Amino acid sequence: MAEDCTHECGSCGVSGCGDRTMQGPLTLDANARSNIKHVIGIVSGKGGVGKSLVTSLLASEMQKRGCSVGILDADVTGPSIPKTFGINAPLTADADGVVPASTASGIKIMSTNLMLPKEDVPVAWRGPVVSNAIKQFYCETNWGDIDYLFVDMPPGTSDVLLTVFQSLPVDGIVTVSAPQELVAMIVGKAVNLAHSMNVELLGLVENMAYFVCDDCGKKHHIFGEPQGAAVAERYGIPAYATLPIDPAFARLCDAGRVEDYDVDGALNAIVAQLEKAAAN
Ligand SMILES: Nc1ncnc2c1ncn2[C@@H]1O[C@H](COP(=O)(O)OP(=O)(O)OP(=O)(O)O)[C@@H](O)[C@H]1O
Repeated sequence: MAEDCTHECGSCGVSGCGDRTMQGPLTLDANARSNIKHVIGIVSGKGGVGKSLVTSLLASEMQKRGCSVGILDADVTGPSIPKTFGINAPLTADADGVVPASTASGIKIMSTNLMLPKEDVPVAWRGPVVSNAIKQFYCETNWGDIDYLFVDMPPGTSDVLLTVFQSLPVDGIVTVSAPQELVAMIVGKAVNLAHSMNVELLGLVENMAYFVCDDCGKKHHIFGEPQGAAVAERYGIPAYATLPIDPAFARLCDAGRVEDYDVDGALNAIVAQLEKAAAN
């Protein structure tokens, strides 16, 4: 321990200190067979705003553009990714590691739900167990060659989110919001957390921004005027996209066919940032 120790272990450079209480950032290595080029976190400050939907849509969009894509479902206690892609076969493993599930279009998926005897078995695990599960999903899965690994984060700014930022080599994050001021304020918390962890902000998706009436074709702002553009500007987020309230989302997610949804260019601004991050 240094003589002038302030007990700020997170920022202290003294190595081998026996009194260290907090581990500094220590990025984990992926499975020896994995070649993961970019890790992208999808975060929301609040639950139920459509984070998993946006993860699924972005993954599908990049896959359709010819990239090889994986999804690590880090929402360990509330996993929904396998269901939206219609996957329920249990995981297998071989000498090279855990074999991720594969969707109809070839997106590789790793999720707690693929390890449960039945999908309605609750996952009531404490934080450290959840954190370790996420680390194992990353390290022990044989992901193969992956251009983009999307990490569907748990909602909020919990210790699990910190674990992901500290242990996985996250290149950037996309935040998801719904159009209420409260949610926008909570986006700020997620964004500031990312800043403090030196993770790049790639974009903001404002989900459920409007509803297009089948009869009159007019856009209605059911949850109030969209605020994402202003929020993106306030927090220096370089890309902003909106998604409508569309019953087709729920229908396709329930049928396990989220890949069939055509976002019709709605996520282009975010995709451009992903491609830019890959080019750097
Ligand atoms: N734009 C939308 N239009 C219609 N339904 C939507 C839309 N976005 C999300 N949903 C539906 O709302 C539900 C919650 O979405 P989702 O699971 O993506 O949210 P989440 O933010 O990941 O939730 P959690 O915080 O619990 O992980 C799902 O049934 C989804 O199909």
